[in-house]
Amino acid sequence: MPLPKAELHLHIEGTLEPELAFALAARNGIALPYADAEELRHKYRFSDLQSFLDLYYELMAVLRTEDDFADLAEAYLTRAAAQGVRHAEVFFDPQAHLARGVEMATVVDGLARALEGAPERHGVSTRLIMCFLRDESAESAAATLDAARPHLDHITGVGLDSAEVGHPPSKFREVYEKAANLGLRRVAHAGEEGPPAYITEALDVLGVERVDHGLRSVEDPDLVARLVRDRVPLTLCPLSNVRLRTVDVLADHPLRAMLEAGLMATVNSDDPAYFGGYADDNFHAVREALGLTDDQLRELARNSFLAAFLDDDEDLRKAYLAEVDAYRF
Ligand code: HPA
Ligand SMILES: [Zn+2]
Repeated sequence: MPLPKAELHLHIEGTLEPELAFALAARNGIALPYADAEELRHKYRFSDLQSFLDLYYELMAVLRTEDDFADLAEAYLTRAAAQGVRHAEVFFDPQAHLARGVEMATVVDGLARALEGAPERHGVSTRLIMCFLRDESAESAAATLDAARPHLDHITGVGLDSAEVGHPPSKFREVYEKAANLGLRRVAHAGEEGPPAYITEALDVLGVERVDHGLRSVEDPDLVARLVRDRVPLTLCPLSNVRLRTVDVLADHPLRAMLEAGLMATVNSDDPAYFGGYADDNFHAVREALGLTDDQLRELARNSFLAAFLDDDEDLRKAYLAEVDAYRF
């Protein structure tokens, strides 16, 4: 049995496995420019974040109907449950769908249908987090938040993703302020490819409660001291970092040093269909490559539940933490 964990950094569109992409393409009468799933899988060699995003956005074309989004989420939940995920906070990218003529209701209702059945069907509790594309305008983000307003009963928070460098968090000050006033929780990708200053901005300007990635925080000792002091959770994604070339090899990943420095690190899968592994695959990979101890793995799992947006169900958080404490490696 895998270690129980929460997954806090997971793009649902990044769980689109090649086989499902082909099945949905066929169902929707869409031609993909690849012979088959095998040929498509061979394209999963990336030089940086942008080279991945190009394929990620291209393949989304197969997602058109409410059923498509429900099937995508259901497939993820099946895999996540098998990997010990007991709670999943799922990102989605509405602007990438709205731009293709797919309505917000189609996306949210499809995802919500699968997520709402997840506790019974998979033993997984969930939250949904709507991300703004930082390489789109601040006005587009504001319009997206407006479009989401009828659906906020399904949405716990907002995030910020896509191409990072050149798109600092401060660009989204106003829309984050509006989101906070609507009672939404706030997270943002920062310090994946972008500089440590983007992490500071995400905290100071956007008021985020967690930093997605936060990898490059290690370059700034004062920032590390602040993140340690304030117990700011970082949602690290080790296999993603290797595939997108932000670290050369897993053995060079700073995760172990980050834990030893007292940072509140968590381990997540980001876009598992593209990066070679789901949540527990990431745990196994870092245990092997970095020689993490059982206590460090347990700490990562505890951190994931402590950092989860479970404030409205502290009994559930406690139950998950008790499962982690009782786990035998
Ligand atoms: O890894 C990522 N980084 C930034 N944006 C993203 N959107 C999907 N995956 C990612
Ligand atoms: Zn991400």
